Amino acid sequence: MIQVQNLTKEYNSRKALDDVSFTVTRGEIFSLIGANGAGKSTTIKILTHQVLATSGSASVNGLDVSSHFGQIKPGIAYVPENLMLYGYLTGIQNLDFFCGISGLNYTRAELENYLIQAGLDAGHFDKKLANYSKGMKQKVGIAFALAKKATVLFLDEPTSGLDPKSIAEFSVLLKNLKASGMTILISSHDLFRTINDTDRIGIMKEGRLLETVYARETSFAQLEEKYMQLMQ
Ligand SMILES: Nc1ncnc2c1ncn2[C@@H]1O[C@H](COP(=O)(O)OP(=O)(O)OP(=O)(O)O)[C@@H](O)[C@H]1O
Repeated sequence: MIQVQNLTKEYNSRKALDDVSFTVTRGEIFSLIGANGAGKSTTIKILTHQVLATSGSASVNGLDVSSHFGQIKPGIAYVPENLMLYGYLTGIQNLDFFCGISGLNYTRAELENYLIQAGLDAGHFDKKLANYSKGMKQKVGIAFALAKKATVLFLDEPTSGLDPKSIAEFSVLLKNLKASGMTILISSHDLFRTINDTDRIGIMKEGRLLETVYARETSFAQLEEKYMQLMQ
């Protein structure tokens, strides 16, 4: 589903990514963790064709990102940390707008259904985005991923700045997305949520992927200890 092979990204001859390789299998949730500047967002930006790699390859759904992004794009969704939505439009209008520019026309009932699946309370559908919390905006982004019928979802720091209730709701949402068969790549600083919500975890430092662990084989304490050791 997602394959990254010897990926390197240089900015002014400084390596933001250094020979990173990993695979995320179909239906798997894979999280990248690591200190600020480790290269997590750069990896996601290369996979979503916002940034070009210096060398190496990245593919999604079996297609090379640099040469076939047009074919990849309809099947993927990217939800950044701060989702750019229109504050003067309501939640449902934003979803309708973004579906429209992707060539998707849904009835109000269908749009509502996607928002409900993403966990947004019906009472907020017709409120302006300017009044939404970060977690509510994220739900609109995920509703768009569902409306696109995306098979691969990229989430950049989805739990940062969310309150505990929103984080708990996000965990339930992730489980539902996984149950629907979605493949998900997450960038995160939240070790606790990462160990509980994801299948596999890649620990990055200074552009390199140092280690990959299966969440089911690791406790939170073991992950934290390993993380601390690797970050020294
Ligand atoms: N447009 C850019 N120009 C120059 N350097 C950049 C650019 N974007 C990222 N970098 C550098 O690349 C490195 C990796 O950054 P990246 O944002 O991928 O890290 P990250 O692990 O996502 O960090 P954070 O947890 O802070 O989001 C950092 O040293 C960063 O300063």
